[in-house]
Amino acid sequence: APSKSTVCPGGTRVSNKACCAFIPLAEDLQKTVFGNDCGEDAHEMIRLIFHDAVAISRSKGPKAGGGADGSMLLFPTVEPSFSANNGIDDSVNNLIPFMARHPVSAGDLVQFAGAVALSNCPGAPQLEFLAGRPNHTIAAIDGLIPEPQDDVTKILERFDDAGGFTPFEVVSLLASHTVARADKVDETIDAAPFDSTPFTFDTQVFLEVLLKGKGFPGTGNNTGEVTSPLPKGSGNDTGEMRLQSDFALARDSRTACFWQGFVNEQEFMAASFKSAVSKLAVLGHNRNDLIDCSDVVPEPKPAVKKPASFPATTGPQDLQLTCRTERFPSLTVDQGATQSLIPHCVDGSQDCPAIQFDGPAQASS
Ligand code: HEM
Ligand SMILES: [Ca+2]
Ligand SMILES: [Mn+2]
Repeated sequence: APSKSTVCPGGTRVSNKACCAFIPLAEDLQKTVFGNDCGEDAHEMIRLIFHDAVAISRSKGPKAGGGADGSMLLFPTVEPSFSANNGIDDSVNNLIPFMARHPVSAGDLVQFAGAVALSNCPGAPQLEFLAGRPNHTIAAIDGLIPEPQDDVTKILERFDDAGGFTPFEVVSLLASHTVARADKVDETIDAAPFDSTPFTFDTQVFLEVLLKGKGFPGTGNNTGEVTSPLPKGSGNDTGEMRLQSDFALARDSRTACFWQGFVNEQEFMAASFKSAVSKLAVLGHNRNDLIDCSDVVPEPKPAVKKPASFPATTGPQDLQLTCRTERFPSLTVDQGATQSLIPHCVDGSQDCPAIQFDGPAQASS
């Protein structure tokens, strides 16, 4: 690791003085947007690092988009309006005021905000953070963001075209869906979680996507959605939602063994996610042109250390395994005759209005 020879204004030692600006930025993000929680606004920021970065194409060339360049923030009325980016305006609107308050580029702001957001999720890795993405860029074209109705071939080809991601790296990146909820796939429900622990960066999503589907949390017939094993909800506690793309990646011969291989492998999953994000976060840049500021990424909350387990009402009989070369781990089953509700709020309650704006993305004035 680089030596910490520079002292920032607040007294923190860092390896390069260009990293100092990110210390007050992290504090401001926590105070103004995340509240130190792995809640809704943190989740949406983690989604934004992907949607900003993946909008680049090796086959189409530089006119398609610049990758991890902050174009979402610099052209807030362009990319956020693409249908595959539906809902991204929440995170974009949350970040735009920070461009005027902190001397960092839009591309750095997006990736750093995602790293800070992730650090609030127990069990998450401390992401690498490289600084120095320039603000000189263009808006990306439509059609570069994977969608849940895309088949596995299309998804793998898109990731390969964006940055040469391997099928293993694609599955690694989907660890993000352990801290994720959908607002737009089913317009009748908000914040429908992809696993039973949406505030914890654990391996439950890899287990739960492998279970037999039983029903839909809200309405059926939505594009990109298939039945989930835990559809029961009540009030704001919507049942679990499953994306068709996660279902397919968990069962396809090219990805199923990687998917299954993360079940109950917390440290392996976190490390694999970290290395895949290191690649994602620099799309469109040469790593050697950037400054390593990983020392300003907050240390994540420690893992809960609860082994993966079958949620009540499910069990090994529900597994739909297609990987033939690996043994599935032996896991316990949570007790209970009925499905437990998945809490809507980080504190377990049902009522937690998020600190976020509504409506379309806004240009900064
Ligand atoms: C095959 C690739 C992927 C597809 C098809 C996909 C699709 C989706 C969809 C449809 C949603 C729900 C959006 C909504 O309705 O509000 C979602 C949420 C999310 N995605 Fe993905 N995703 C993919 C990969 C990724 C990657 C690589 C990351 C990050 C590294 C990511 C992070 C998230 C997060 C954190 C959320 C939750 C946002 C929230 O809770 O508001 N996704 N994804
Ligand atoms: Ca989880
Ligand atoms: Mn959301």
